[in-house]
Amino acid sequence: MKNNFLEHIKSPKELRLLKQNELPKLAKELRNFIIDIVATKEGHLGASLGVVELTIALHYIFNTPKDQLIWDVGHQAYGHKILTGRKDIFDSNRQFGGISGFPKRDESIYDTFGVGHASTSISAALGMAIGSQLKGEDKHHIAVIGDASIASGMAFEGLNHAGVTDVNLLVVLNDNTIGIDPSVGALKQYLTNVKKGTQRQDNIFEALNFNYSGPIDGHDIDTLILELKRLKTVKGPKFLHVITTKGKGLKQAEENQVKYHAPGKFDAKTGNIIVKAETIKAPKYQDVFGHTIVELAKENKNIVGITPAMPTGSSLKYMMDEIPKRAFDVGIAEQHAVTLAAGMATQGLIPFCNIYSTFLQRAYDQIIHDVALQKLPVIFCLDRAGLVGEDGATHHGVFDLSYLRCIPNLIIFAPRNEIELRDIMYTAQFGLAKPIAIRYPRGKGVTIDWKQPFKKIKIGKGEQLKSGNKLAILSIGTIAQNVAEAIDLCNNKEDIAHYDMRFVKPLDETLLHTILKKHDSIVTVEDNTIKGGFGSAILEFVAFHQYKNTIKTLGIPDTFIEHGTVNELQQTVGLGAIGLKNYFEVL
Ligand SMILES: Cc1ncc(C[n+]2csc(CCOP(=O)(O)OP(=O)(O)O)c2C)c(N)n1
Ligand SMILES: CC(=O)[C@@H](O)[C@H](O)COP(=O)(O)O
Ligand SMILES: [Mg+2]
Repeated sequence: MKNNFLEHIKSPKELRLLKQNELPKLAKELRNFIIDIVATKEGHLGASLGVVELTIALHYIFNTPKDQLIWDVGHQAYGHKILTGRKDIFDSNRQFGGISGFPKRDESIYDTFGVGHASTSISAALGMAIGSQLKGEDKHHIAVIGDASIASGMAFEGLNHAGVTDVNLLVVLNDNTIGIDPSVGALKQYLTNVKKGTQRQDNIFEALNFNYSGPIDGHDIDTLILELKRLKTVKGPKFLHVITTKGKGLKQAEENQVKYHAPGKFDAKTGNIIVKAETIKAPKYQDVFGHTIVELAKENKNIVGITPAMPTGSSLKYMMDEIPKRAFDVGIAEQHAVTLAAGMATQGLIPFCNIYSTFLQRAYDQIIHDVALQKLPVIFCLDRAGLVGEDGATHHGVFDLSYLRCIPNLIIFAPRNEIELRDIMYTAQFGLAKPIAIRYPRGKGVTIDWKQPFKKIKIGKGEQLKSGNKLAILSIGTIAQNVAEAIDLCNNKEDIAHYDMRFVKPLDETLLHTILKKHDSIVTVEDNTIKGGFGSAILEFVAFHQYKNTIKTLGIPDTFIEHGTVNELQQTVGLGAIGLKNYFEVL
């Protein structure tokens, strides 16, 4: 199909020149454009397909960028990017050096707020609206938030505040009844009742002083335009409830919404997912976690599993399917997930609280105040630690070692491979009398034969992986693989020793004394920021004991790392095997 309308749209100005009856055709073109690019370049699909009409209607009615549009999470903003001047570069979406998969202030004046983590839109839009009011500016501020994201504490906090203001704020709830996985909780049931109109109940949003309208069909452009025009004239906080279908317009994406949230490559014509020929036979760390927790929980009745809205991503889904009573998806509620785990631990349960490293940042006080201070033996499984790839700066899990290391009572472990992940899970469920954080990366490891009989891991014990008399490389976690490859490439490989320290806390002090006495030069390697993480822990130890060795710390530099494949990003920061080899050889 020729993109008769889309090809002329360089910004919303051209969009606003179209007649209203031309917009459904534009929607078709936009939807096909998104499908064509995501089919080959990958990325988030279902969410953007679901808001095509809403995106067009918002830019058509509101005077963006003067009026400010804030997308929650931002994974649904592909249509917005395409209509706001990025059509010609949209094929670089999420690629190394290309545009970001999320709205980003540096990228466009239409991206009013940088996003990636959920549930920030209402607070940000409210902040902007208050700013406009204080400056005497007359503009509109529109937050678009999904049904899963609005159930998060932060969104409630924003609504609660907005409801006692008289600012020009419109919250659009894009309700498609699903997050990545099906939405959960009482609010979801409430929204379902509102839609069905079967049950009389007070309107929550009206009770919070919002002028509520809807639910309306979010795929009917005329209805959307009529209602948005009306809302433009209403003062104060307003709430529009819009019903959409995630994946709209691509049959498979509508029918299998979980899979097509971010399906990878697919055939744009048929919608069928293109199954990659497996080059690596090893399992994903996520599946090792998922299968192992089921195996352990079958034997140990006190084990419970918790995920804040990532059952498929984390593979806790396996436990939710097999042992549903003891596996909990609590929605996008990281803070609640952590304190829920703490409460469970007080009752003798053994909570495995699985949270992506980047999303655990949300629950920092809960880790300190509710868990560590009370020495509650919560087992944190920090998924997506290290560089995550195409999601980029908002999602890399490169701060956890630094933000966790300063917390007393917390054990911090990073498995080198799948077997170690299994074994530490096995070890932790016996009860460590303290919380433990276990960090592991996104995707596949290296061990094909990972399902070995369980072995207990000694807390605080590192391991020598290779001997050598001159240089000692100390690594933590799965980056050991790159280190091993790098050493193997070195001309002077016989001189280089390699230690996997395994625990960032407690450090293996005995082993460290041995290493420091034996080797003049030490290099630490981690896929965490070099500020405050593993390398810093070693430097503190060396300074405290007044060793005079030369210590170099390698890790993620003190800057936000953008998007690209993990390999590309590792190479850029010098953590690829070749970069490490070049570094080791000259020492
Ligand atoms: C704090 C945080 N937790 C979890 C996620 C992962 N995540 C991204 S999108 C999403 C689901 C969002 O669902 P919804 O708000 O309904 O939007 P939809 O995808 O349906 O458009 C989740 C859980 C995140 N981005 N941020
Ligand atoms: C937008 C968002 O936060 C999620 O969709 C995230 O992209 C999931 O990441 P994984 O693909 O690593 O599960
Ligand atoms: Mg949703």
